[in-house]
Amino acid sequence: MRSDLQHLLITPAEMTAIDRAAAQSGIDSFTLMRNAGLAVTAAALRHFPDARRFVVLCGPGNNGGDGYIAARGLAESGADVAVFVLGDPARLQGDAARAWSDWSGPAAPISAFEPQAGDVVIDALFGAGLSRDLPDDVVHLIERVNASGVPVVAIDLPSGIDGRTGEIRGAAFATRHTVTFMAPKPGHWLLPGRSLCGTLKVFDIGIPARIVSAGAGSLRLNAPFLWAGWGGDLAASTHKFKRGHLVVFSGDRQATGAARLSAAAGLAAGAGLVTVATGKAALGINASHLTAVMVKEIDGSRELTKWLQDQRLGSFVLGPGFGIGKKARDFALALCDRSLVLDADGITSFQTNPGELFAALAKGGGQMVMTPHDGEFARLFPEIAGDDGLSKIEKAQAAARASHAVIVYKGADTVVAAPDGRAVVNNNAPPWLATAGSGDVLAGIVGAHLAKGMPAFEAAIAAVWRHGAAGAKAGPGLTAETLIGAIPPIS
Ligand SMILES: NC(=O)C1=CN([C@@H]2O[C@H](COP(=O)(O)OP(=O)(O)OC[C@H]3O[C@@H](n4cnc5c(N)ncnc54)[C@H](O)[C@@H]3O)[C@@H](O)[C@H]2O)[C@@H](O)CC1
Ligand SMILES: [K+]
Repeated sequence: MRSDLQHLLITPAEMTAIDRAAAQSGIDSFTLMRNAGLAVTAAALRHFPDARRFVVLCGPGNNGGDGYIAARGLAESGADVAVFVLGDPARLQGDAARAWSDWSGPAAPISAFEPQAGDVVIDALFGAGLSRDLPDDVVHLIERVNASGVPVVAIDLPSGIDGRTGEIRGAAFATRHTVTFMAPKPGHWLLPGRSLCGTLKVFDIGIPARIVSAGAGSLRLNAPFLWAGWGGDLAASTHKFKRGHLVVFSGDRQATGAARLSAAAGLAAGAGLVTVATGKAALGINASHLTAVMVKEIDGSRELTKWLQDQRLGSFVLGPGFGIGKKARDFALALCDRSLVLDADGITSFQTNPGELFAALAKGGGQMVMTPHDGEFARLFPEIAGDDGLSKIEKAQAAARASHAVIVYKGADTVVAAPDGRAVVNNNAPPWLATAGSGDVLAGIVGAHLAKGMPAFEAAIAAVWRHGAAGAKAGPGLTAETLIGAIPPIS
């Protein structure tokens, strides 16, 4: 499988269109179904060679069709197979009807299934076609199977997971393995879906890559090839001014540590020069804690405006520990024509009038990356956050469009979206990355990338990825300081 296909995220609607395009190009759709079903047969036999019985649960659409093919393949390999069906298989249509008619063994209704020790369940109830909440009988079946602890292999998606959003529609199988086809779907990588997929295997069932690529939208799984070509200067030793000058704004005397974490992360991530800009009251504290990072006294907007005449100041991080209020708003508005990472208090400061920030960004024409977690996102984008019909990806995309900024919507399944619609889901962050100061470190890495001249979207996705990789390298028990020490070279 080509790695760029592995990193496409294809929504169920796009996948349906791709299936149609494949059929229109002359590819036999039943062959695709057979390839899908037999891929599942192979995966089940490989993972569970000692299964006493494979139990295939077949639904009313093509996912069920894949299940009948898998059942037949398993039976032909000599395994014990039991098939249970949802709905009346006589009502199946098209390829699924043909797969059913090729299944020559018995089939019982799903209500008759009682999980037994030694069973391995093949979940072929629903895949990409799940379009509403599951009915009660299916919810109860899923709960019975999950409670029994018998292993489940899902075809395409664990039934109950919405492939577009990753949300659970009533209940969902917690699976050991999920076998999907051609490319992953958002629901495989967005939470809670991701936590229920087990190991995910993407199987090529024979749709030509050109058809898949042509039908894919602008969603990707985050990976270094997405910013290839932008990282080079940071990896090589080069002149410090070429690697850019990053400025991080410090908070008041009681809250200076967050800015220093951002600054140290920016330096470690490759910024050539880093300055902590601080009010007079915190100047001494910052100066006494910093060595490689420089210190500059900036008390108010007037000093800032004057200092900003220096165009060598490449990028700015505003928010970590900064304090919520007018000063943060004034500073952010003054920076809307520059490259700015707005984080934490910098975001919250615009809670009562986000439109003021968005208008300034539209007018300023600078590059803005905002890094909200759930709470901050809801403060700045209450209507988007409250729209339950949207996936996390769609929320980030809507917020990016509304604000004219690149949005890093943080979480265990961080999504980065650009105003032009591009979006990635990140999947390399270990759970222990959620620790005090971790967000300050991320903001500093984004700042370093902007300082070097990377475009905002690439700067953000590369930062999220390096941050996740640093977390994995630092290991459980990491602190923000050890995280900074583990930031890998940019690839
Ligand atoms: N992507 C591809 O190239 C291929 C896809 N195949 C399979 O086809 C699947 C998609 O098939 P379908 O589009 O038929 O979709 P599904 O088989 O996932 O489900 C569709 C059926 O379920 C019903 N349904 C949806 N939500 C329901 C709910 N909550 N309660 C009760 N019934 C509900 C629909 O009315 C429809 O009858 C994929 O997941 C995959 O397994 C394979 O056959 C091979 C080719
Ligand atoms: K399924």
